[in-house]
Amino acid sequence: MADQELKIQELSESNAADCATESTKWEEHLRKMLPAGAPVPDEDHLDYSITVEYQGPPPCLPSSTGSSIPKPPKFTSLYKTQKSLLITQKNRKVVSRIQLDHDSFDEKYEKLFSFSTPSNSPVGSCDSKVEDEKCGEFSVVFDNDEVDEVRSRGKVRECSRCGGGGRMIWRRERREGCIVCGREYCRNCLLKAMGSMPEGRKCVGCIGKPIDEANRERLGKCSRMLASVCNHLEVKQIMKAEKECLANWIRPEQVVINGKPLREEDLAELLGCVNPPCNLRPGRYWYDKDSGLWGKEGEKPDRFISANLNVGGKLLASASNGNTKVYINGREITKLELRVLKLANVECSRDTRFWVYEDGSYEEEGQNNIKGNIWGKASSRLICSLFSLPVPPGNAHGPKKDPTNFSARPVPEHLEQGKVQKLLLLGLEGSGTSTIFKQVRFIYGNKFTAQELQDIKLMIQRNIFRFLSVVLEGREYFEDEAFLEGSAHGPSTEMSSQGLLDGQKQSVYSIKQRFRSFSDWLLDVVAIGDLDTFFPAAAREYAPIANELWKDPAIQETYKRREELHCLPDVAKFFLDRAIEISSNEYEPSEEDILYAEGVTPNNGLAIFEFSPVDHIPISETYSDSLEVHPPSTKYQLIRFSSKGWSDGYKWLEMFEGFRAVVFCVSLSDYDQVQAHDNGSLSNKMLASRDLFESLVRHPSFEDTPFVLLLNKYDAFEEKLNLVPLTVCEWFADFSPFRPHHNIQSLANQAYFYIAVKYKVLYTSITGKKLFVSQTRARDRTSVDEAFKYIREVINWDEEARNMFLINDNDSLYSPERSFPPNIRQD
Ligand SMILES: Nc1nc2c(ncn2[C@@H]2O[C@H](COP(=O)(O)OP(=O)(O)OP(=O)(O)O)[C@@H](O)[C@H]2O)c(=O)[nH]1
Ligand SMILES: [Ca+2]
Repeated sequence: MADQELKIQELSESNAADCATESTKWEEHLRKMLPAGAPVPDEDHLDYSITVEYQGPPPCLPSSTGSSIPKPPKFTSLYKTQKSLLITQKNRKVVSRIQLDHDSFDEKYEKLFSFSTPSNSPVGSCDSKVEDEKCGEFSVVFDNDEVDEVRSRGKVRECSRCGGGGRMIWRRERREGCIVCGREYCRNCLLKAMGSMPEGRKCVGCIGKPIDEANRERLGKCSRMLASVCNHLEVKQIMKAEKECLANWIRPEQVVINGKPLREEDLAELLGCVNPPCNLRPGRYWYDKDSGLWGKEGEKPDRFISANLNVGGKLLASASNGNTKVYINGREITKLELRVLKLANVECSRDTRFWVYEDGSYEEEGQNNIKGNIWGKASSRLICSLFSLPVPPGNAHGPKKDPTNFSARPVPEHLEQGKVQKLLLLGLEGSGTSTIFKQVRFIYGNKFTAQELQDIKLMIQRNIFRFLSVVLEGREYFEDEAFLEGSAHGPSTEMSSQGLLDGQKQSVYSIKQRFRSFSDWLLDVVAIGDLDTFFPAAAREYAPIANELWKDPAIQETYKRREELHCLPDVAKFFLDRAIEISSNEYEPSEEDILYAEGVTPNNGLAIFEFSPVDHIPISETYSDSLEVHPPSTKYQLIRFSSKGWSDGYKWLEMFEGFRAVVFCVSLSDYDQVQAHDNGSLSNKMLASRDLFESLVRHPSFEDTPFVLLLNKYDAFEEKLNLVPLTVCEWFADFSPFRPHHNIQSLANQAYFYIAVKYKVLYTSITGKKLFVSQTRARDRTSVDEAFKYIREVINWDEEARNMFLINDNDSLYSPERSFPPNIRQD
């Protein structure tokens, strides 16, 4: 893995103007360098690395600190980790680090170096010094208003007790900080400075004092440093104390509800209720007592909490900053809520004022007539959860807890665990997302409802006609071909001498007149894109003729040449062979039929399935002994969009929030497939998949969402590689397998890894992060089961990494000691 190298001439240090132009040059160089050579992920400990060979300090650095800085040694490398930019020497010793606030790192980094070419990128300047060889850190300052913020972070972190500073930043000891005053201690001093930590990580002198709010996220989250000085039980106890002790609790006046700060007893009522706002942070909130809806001031509803709590002021119409002229309990609702109400078929014209009760029943104000229950329908619950709107918890009338019972205060864990992890399943048409979706339903023990079975049955019956139409079209073509041949070679054996009808010739591909008109009609219907309007509605009516037609020798003759019928999916055989059985009224699709049926229900584009892995009884013996370690109630929601929805761009993506992972599905066997576009042009499907993948990765909605790539149809891929070299796809032109003819399995394996790496490099070049890859054979249950275990592992890991990230050194994320899920999963 060769790093990208770039020579940049020595840069002048003279004045600010010079500096600015030089830095633009430097930016340009970087920019040029990036797209061409995707930065290579450094597996050891870094997410991302760029090597820039140049002499002198980074161009933006010297000017603001004046010319007094000694000229630093030759810098050779820049490493981007999640939150700092490391400048290293040839020997990889870290010489300098640009320390940044991790939350905004990417944005700032991009601003600084213009990776994504923002129009007016502010150029960084430097506010601290670059010392000698073992130099410390310096901050990069962007705009004046950010100066203070950045300055306050990114200081050299020395131990507040022994004063030991990190000289070799790369190797430097981690520090643990006090959650009150922020003083940091090294490993040797930590216990001396903090004692037994009865209130968590506080210096002895800070015990009893309220925490610095900036540290609230850290509460109860252990760092590696702490874990290395205390044993497991101690850590547990300290973390529990830190989370639960009174001194660390939020103070009542820090919480403002409907404009009114809370009093001690209000806070007790709020936190002691059956369904409190979990993870309550200081801030301003609105609360609708009647329905229990709760949100941040000026924002859409965030959750339901217990209703009828006597806390805070009066709910204002403007509480959530809505502008829809539709009101719920006096609050003007937001656009998103209005959309959900409409989707749930609640009539709401302008100036409608609803009264919504705790149980979800609603009426129009002043009418005294309950119109229904907003949350009653499963569909509206689903819609809400898709739009990240809250739905009321199942039992709103549980026993009321004693409000003074403070032990109930720490965030109810069941709520935390009950959080739904949303997985978005996407892929190019034909990649297998439907099959995977259905397989997941089977794996996680989901029964299809009678309605769904009915829908699937109809879908299969409709598909019969679609497949039939493909065969009929082929038949016409073969028939014409036979006639042409016939006229060229004179009467042939294929021509039947007695079958002449109205002077027409016949071939083995010719069908009866009666079938002919049906065939013409069906092909017309398909041609104008009306199949869905006629079928399945007309399926029963046309089933008899379809049956007969299928048995017809001409059709059977055509079907023998199915390899030439490109639009005929391989499942067509599976269904067409049983056309008679399937077209019957009594037909009930088997599990296999459901799996093989193209499409899912509902077929309007969006399908959602919720599952909790613990319900899942392992299907193969191999896993029965390794019991799942996930918290029992982790819920997942698999959301699949039909590729047909792509045509209107990705507008709809913006409506969704909070996906935990994007699962992108690619059909490995697409490498030699072409697809036709509306304008008649053809393109390779693998390339089309890649382009779709790329546009999703670049989509702002998924900026922080990990991607898992499922390389599907491994079975078909293995077979195909025997016949068609991978290199027919231009993206894979440089694939050169090692001893390719020795063993077909190893060839497929090599090709799989090769493709996985192609995608990984692409992904990393865009995001600087790692792509997780797994292979599947969607028709095979075990393979999908494995893949979803892997996906859950990736999510758990990502979650863990985020937690670590919040509290600790950036290094910890990339430390080689961490156990990553393997990057490319294999069976
Ligand atoms: N051989 C093989 N075929 C597969 C595999 N996965 C899916 N298929 C088939 O590929 C075809 C397309 O799969 P679908 O599940 O319909 O995928 P999709 O096109 O993404 O989903 P829709 O947009 O709903 O059609 C179907 O005929 C599947 O049975 C696989 O792993 N191996
Ligand atoms: Ca399909």
